[in-house]
Amino acid sequence: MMRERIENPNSYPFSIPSLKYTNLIEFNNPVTFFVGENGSGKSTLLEAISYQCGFNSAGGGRNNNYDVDSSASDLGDYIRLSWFPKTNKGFFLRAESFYHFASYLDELAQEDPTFHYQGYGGKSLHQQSHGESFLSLFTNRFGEEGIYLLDEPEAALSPARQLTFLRVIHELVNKDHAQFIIATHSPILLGYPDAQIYNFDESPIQEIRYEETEHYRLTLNFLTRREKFLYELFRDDEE
Ligand SMILES: Nc1ncnc2c1ncn2[C@@H]1O[C@H](COP(=O)(O)OP(=O)(O)OP(=O)(O)O)[C@@H](O)[C@H]1O
Repeated sequence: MMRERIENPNSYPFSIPSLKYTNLIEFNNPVTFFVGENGSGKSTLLEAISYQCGFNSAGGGRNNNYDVDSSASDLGDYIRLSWFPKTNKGFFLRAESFYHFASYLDELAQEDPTFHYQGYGGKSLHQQSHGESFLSLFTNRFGEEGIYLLDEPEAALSPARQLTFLRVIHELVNKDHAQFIIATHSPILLGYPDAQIYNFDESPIQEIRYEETEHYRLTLNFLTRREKFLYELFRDDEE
C-alpha cells in the first residue's frame, strides 16, 4: 500500500478498518482466501488487485473490455503488486457481473459463435444454469497459467458443485500453476488444503487457520447442535 499518495485517509476506501493499517500482504500459496464479515473490504481489495493486473474491474480477463459497471478501482492506484514470474493472464470474476459477462459473450458470438463460445462449453452461458456455466467457464477457459480472482464463487454452486470446484482448483494449481485469490463465505471452499486465509475482521488483515474462522466454527456449531442453536437464536422472540 502506498500510503504517501493518500490525500484523505478518512475517506473510502482507506477508512475501511481492515485496510486502514494494512501495508503489506504476502501471497505465499497458490490458493489464498479472503474472509470476513459483509462489508469488511474483501471485494475492495480484490478489485484493486484486478485493476493492477490490468483485468476489467467488472469481471473478465484482459481481452474482455466490455463496459458493464466497470468502475475504476478506488484503491487500485494506491497499491503496488510485485510478483514473479509476472503474468497478465487470468481472470476476475464477481458473481453479480457474471450475468453481464454472459450477455457480452452472446453479443460477440452473433458474428462467430464457434469461435466465441469455444472456451465456454460450446454454447451460450445463458443456456446453461448459473452453476453449470460457472463450472464450464473454469473447465474450459481457465486451462492456463494465470491469476484468477474470484468474488464469492459459491453463489453459483451447490455444495456438491463446490466440491467439484475444489477439484478444478486443485488441477489448475498443480497442472497449470494457476494462482487463485478468492473472497468467500463458504466453509467448503475455505477447506482447500493448506490454503492461506486472510481475515478481514482484523486490522491490519491477519492470517487465520481454517478451524479458527467464524465460517467454520459457526457452521460446525449449527450442524452439530442445530436445535439448541435455533432455540438460542429465537429465544428472545418467544419470551
Ligand atoms: N464506492 C463506494 N463508496 C463508498 N463506500 C463503499 C463503496 N464501495 C464499498 N463501500 C463500503 O466499503 C466497505 C467494504 O465493502 P466491500 O464490498 O469491499 O466489502 P466485502 O468484504 O466484499 O463485503 P461482502 O462480503 O458483503 O461482499 C463497505 O462498508 C461498503 O459499504
